[in-house]
Amino acid sequence: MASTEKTPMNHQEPKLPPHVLIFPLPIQGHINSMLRLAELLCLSDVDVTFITSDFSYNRIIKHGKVDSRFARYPGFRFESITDGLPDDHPRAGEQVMDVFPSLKKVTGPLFKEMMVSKDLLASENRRPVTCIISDCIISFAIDFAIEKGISIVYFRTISACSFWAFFRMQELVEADEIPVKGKGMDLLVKSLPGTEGFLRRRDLPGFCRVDDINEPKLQEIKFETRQNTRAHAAILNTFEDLEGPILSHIRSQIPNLYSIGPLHSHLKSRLQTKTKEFSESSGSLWEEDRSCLTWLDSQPPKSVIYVSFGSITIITSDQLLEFWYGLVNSGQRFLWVMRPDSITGNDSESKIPTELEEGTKARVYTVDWAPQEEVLNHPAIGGFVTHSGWNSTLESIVAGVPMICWPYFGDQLTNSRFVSEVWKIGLDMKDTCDRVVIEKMVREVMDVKKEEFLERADQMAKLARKSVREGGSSYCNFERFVEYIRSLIL
Ligand SMILES: O=c1ccn([C@@H]2O[C@H](COP(=O)(O)OP(=O)(O)O[C@H]3O[C@H](CO)[C@@H](O)[C@H](O)[C@H]3O)[C@@H](O)[C@H]2O)c(=O)[nH]1
Ligand SMILES: C[C@H]1CC[C@@H]2C(C(=O)O)=CO[C@@H](O)[C@@H]21
Repeated sequence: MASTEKTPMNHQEPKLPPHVLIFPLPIQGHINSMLRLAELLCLSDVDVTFITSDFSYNRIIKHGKVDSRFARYPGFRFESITDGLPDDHPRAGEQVMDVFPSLKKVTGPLFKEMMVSKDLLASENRRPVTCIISDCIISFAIDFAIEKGISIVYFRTISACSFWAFFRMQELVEADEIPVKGKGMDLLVKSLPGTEGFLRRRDLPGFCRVDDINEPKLQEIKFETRQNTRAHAAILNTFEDLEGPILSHIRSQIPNLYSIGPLHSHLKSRLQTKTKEFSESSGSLWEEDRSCLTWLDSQPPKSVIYVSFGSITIITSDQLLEFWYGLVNSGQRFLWVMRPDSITGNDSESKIPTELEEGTKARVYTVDWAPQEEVLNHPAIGGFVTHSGWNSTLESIVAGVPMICWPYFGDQLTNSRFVSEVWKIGLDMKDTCDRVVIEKMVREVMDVKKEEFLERADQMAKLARKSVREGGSSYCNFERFVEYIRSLIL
């Protein structure tokens, strides 16, 4: 168990700021949005302790430059704790789900022990923790907070639409719409208010695709989502103009809900206002290869498709080739993030044939990991082939970049349907991986319907940026949230 906190414990001072403990699921997509929330709170003069796994901590310090990013906030501290998995565990693909039992079994008890032995993380200039903001499946933090009389806020880092589907799983089971089975995949879902007429069973979160409702992962995620009702408040990384109708449905069950996103844009906006600067720092678990920005500099405006499937997706060598052929045959330029651990299959099969690679060198660039926000905002980018992870979706929305969605698991299956059918800022190719379909969709987004996609994406981007500016919905909701945090120490 490592800690950046070295000061001895002491008694609380009445004038000390509130102290919030933030506990994300220790994987990239969750760490990114929670770090952004942490920085927003620091900007509002709230003390923050950010707890993550030893594994993630070591990597974000090494690659994500987070120590320099947070050095300017004296009220910020990191704590790290084991996630219970060996260092060489992949924490990707199907195996990412191993984090669930391991956190519960190993991390939960250690967390409680640490909190008690460190006097709720109090120190000379720091109160004991006054509020815990915890992620999905960290319900041991909810138990602990309730036991100690500490305020507990639940921050689920996914979209409101997918959260709502998770939240209503019991009703979906009772209506016989889960488990989702082969033949009924295209039937419209009837028991998820707000999604009538466009959401099919295949668009429900991936965990619903089981044969048996007693499948442990489905039961686990259903149980953990309902823990939300035990929290004093909830946060979602979304904005009213994007998901207002669904947010209203959620508020009927969870009234104290703050929509404060898109967090990356919110943070940027407040940093620019408050400090007149915005230093880029990612919190990445991988080394960013910035050479792709130089390559983009030499490409024409809106001519490049950015391809990235986030931090967990694993693709087979066959799927890789389908994508490669589809992209090459579309005639477009593309920049592809191929995470080193993201391709399965025998090494020789997963290689792009040399002649295919040679023939396309001028219009293709690949990297292991990219500075994604900067890439999406580069003028050369015209489209994004994405797995529909929620951070990627929001980053694309703010950058005004239309998407081609190839969801891999979980919430992504719902996000991609909203992208294509509700917001109409992209296409959804879920459940297919065929070079002909890929080529067709790329042509549609980059050529045939380019103007209409760009126009809608641009309108949504404007609404997103408006929401985080002074007076915007997310801006005001965050102000209210900080007032709530302050009210806990009055
Ligand atoms: O080369 C890359 C690729 C990604 N990213 C960043 O990594 C994050 C990826 O997050 P996300 O798009 O949400 O995908 P995942 O990493 O897959 O995130 C997990 O967490 C999300 C938030 O809960 C969920 O929506 C996803 O389904 C889940 O897989 C984003 O901030 C990207 O900007 C980079 O910086 N460089
Ligand atoms: C490991 C995955 C299980 C659930 C998490 C999640 C969520 O619903 O909050 C989304 O995708 C993954 O990051 C997590």
